[in-house]
Order: sequence, then structure tokens, then C-alpha cells
Amino acid sequence: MEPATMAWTLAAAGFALVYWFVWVMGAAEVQGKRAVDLQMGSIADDKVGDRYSQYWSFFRSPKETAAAATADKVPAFVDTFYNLVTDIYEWGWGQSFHFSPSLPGRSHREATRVHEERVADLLEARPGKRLLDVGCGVGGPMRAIAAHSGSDVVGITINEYQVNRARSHNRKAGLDAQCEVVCGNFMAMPFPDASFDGAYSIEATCHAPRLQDVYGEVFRVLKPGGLYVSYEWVTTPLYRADDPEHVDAIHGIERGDALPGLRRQDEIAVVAKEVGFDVVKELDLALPPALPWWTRLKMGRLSYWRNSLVIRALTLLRVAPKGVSEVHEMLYETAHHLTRGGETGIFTPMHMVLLRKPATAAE
Ligand SMILES: C=C(CC[C@@H](C)[C@H]1CC[C@H]2C3=CC[C@H]4[C@H](C)[C@@H](O)CC[C@]4(C)[C@H]3CC[C@]12C)C(C)C
Ligand SMILES: C[S@@+](CC[C@H](N)C(=O)[O-])C[C@H]1O[C@@H](n2cnc3c(N)ncnc32)[C@H](O)[C@@H]1O
Repeated sequence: MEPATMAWTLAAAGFALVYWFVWVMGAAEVQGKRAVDLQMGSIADDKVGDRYSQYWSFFRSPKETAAAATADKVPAFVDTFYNLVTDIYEWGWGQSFHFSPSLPGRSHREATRVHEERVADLLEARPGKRLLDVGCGVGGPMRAIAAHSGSDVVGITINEYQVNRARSHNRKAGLDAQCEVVCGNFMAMPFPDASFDGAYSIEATCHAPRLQDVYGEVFRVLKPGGLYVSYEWVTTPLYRADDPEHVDAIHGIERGDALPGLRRQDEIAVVAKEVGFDVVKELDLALPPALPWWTRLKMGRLSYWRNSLVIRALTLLRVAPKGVSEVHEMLYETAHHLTRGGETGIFTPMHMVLLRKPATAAE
């Protein structure tokens, strides 16, 4: 080959590679984030590093964080956490911020959808019903549930940036007539009593320092007879508090996911009954015959490395704010702790509870 042709070919290949790395790679869903759009929520570019340090010093020791003196600060730090991670989650995972059991021969995207549609089916959702999505993220589950069941869904999230992302996705999906998003605290919701036919929370209530506060609010806004489904992050009966390996994995999960302290599986139904719910069904959806939920995390090693390179390059080029690399590094470590939690069976992100608000006060 002529030297000039060789040079042009190499240049074209280099351009194609950079284009693929920056624009295409990592866009987990067709209309998801691109690497060049990593803005870190509503944090000013020069403040990302500071906010990350503040987040880290707050959640470094989760059990202390849960203490009464600091519990009221948790929602503000959870909000900061989602400003830091929302773009990276969307870019590297998609619009649904949760896990699901793997399904043989089906893609992650399909498995995610099946896990979400199960919620709609458990709630007996149908057109004309009004559902509440407690901790809705950027609305992946909300859109799947609205499309599958025909019901209307109102989502609430503490993070303003997610509200804007979710509204924009709803519009693009043509679901904005059915799906609405509100910014607020799920422990003090801006909704009247008995205003929803059903409610669900997917991997969100683990951010509440006291589960009573969020379950109590869901109970209040549900109509009598209304159903509530929650997928809870909990430690399983296999967890041993005297095993340093177990403790290390659980602390790693808490630190890297803005959790004020993981609850035990057997605490969930107790709290649900305490606030007035009847427990209809309770099941860890991660138990066999379900296939592991953590394989998606494990399989991603090569892409994490690739993502890390892209983020470093974009930071150097000043396209992405400083501090993004640290956040990405933290998520990489968190993925490792979550995988350990799954492999050892001491942790599940999908302990499902189906609850009913009694139809009458006497019930
Ligand atoms: C329910 C919660 C979030 C659960 C998951 C959606 C996220 C938990 C850990 C996240 C990730 C870890 C590694 C990242 C990787 C390094 C990066 O290159 C691409 C994104 C990740 C895969 C990221 C994606 C989302 C998670 C799997 C919590 C917060 C209660
Ligand atoms: C891991 S994400 C899950 C999002 C969504 N359920 C999904 O599966 O895509 C947790 C969500 O809970 C929300 N959240 C956490 N604490 C909250 C609070 N106190 N009030 C309202 N939303 C909260 C976060 O903002 C985020 O949207």
C-alpha cells in the first residue's frame, strides 16, 4: 500500500474508533446517554469533586449515618449521590436503575422488562387505575408499566435532575399523557390521602433511614383495598455479622450506593404490619430456580475498563467535569461488592413484598 493511502486509512480507522468510543459505546438504550453527555446532574462542573468528597465522608460509615442525629440529612446526600451517578448509570446500564434475574436466551433489556411487568401484574394494573412509583429514577420502570398495563403512573424522586430526564424520556416515548413525575421526598409525599389505586417501589426504599417513614406514607396515600409491591435490598439469613468478609461486602454495598444501613430480610414484613398493611405475599425473587442477577455486573469487566478510559479521556479534554473518574472508580468497586454479595447469597436486591391496605378500618 502507498504510504499516503496507508496514512489516510489509519486516520480514517482512528476517527472511526474515537467516534465509536465517544458517541456510540455505552449507550445502553437507543435513546440513552452518550459518553459526551456526562454532566453529573445539576452540579456545577467545578464542584463535582467537592460534592463527591462530601458524599464520601457522609456515607463512609453507614451505620453511624443511620443514627438519629444524621438521619434527617440522608435525603440531601442521596440527592447529591444521584446528581453524581445518574448520567453514568444511564450511560452504562440504561433507563431502569435496578437488577433483575437473568433469563436464559433473553437479553438484559428483556429480563429488566419482565421484572418490571411482574409489578404491574401483581398490582392488577389496568387502564383507568392510578399508580404511584415510589423512587422512580429516570422512569424506565414507569414507562414499561404504563405501556404494559395501560394505567396512569405518577413517579416521585428526590432528585430534580432525574425529574427532567424522566419527563424528557416520557415525551420521547409518547407516554407523557400517562406518566407524570414529581420532585419530592417519599417520606413526606405531596399527595392527598387515599389518592392512588396502587403503588410500587423498585430498589428505592433502601435509601430511607427508617422504613416506617416511607411505608407509612405509601399506606396514607393508597385507597383502602389498594395494593403495594416493593422490591427491597436486604441481607439474607446467610449473612453473619461475625464474619469479616460478609461485613466488608455489606459495608461496601452501603458506601457505594448511598444506603444508611441495609435491613434484614425479616424486618420488612414486621414494618409493613406495623404501619397497617396486610402482607399478601413475600418472596426473594433471587432464589433458585431464578438465575443470578449479578452475572450482568460480572460480565461487564471489559466494558468498565473501556468506560474508565473514555471518562479519563473526556476529563482530560475537559468535555466531562473533573471528579467523574473518581465517581466511576467508586462504582467499579461497588460492582465488586455487589457481586460478592450475590455470589455468597448474603444479599438480595429483590426481596419482593406484596402488601394490601385493608379495605375498611376495622379490617
Ligand atoms: C438500586 C440501586 C442501583 C443499582 C444498580 C442500577 C447500580 C449499582 C451499581 C451500578 C454500576 C456499577 C458499575 C458501573 C460501571 C463501573 C460503569 O462503567 C457503567 C455503569 C455501572 C455498571 C453502574 C450501573 C448501575 C449499577 C449497576 C442503588 C443505588 C440503591
Ligand atoms: C436505585 S434508584 C431506582 C429508581 C427506579 N425505581 C428504577 O428502578 O429505575 C432509587 C431511586 O429512589 C429515589 N429516592 C431515594 N431517596 C428518596 C427520597 N427520600 N425521596 C424520594 N425519592 C428518593 C432516588 O432519587 C432514585 O430515583
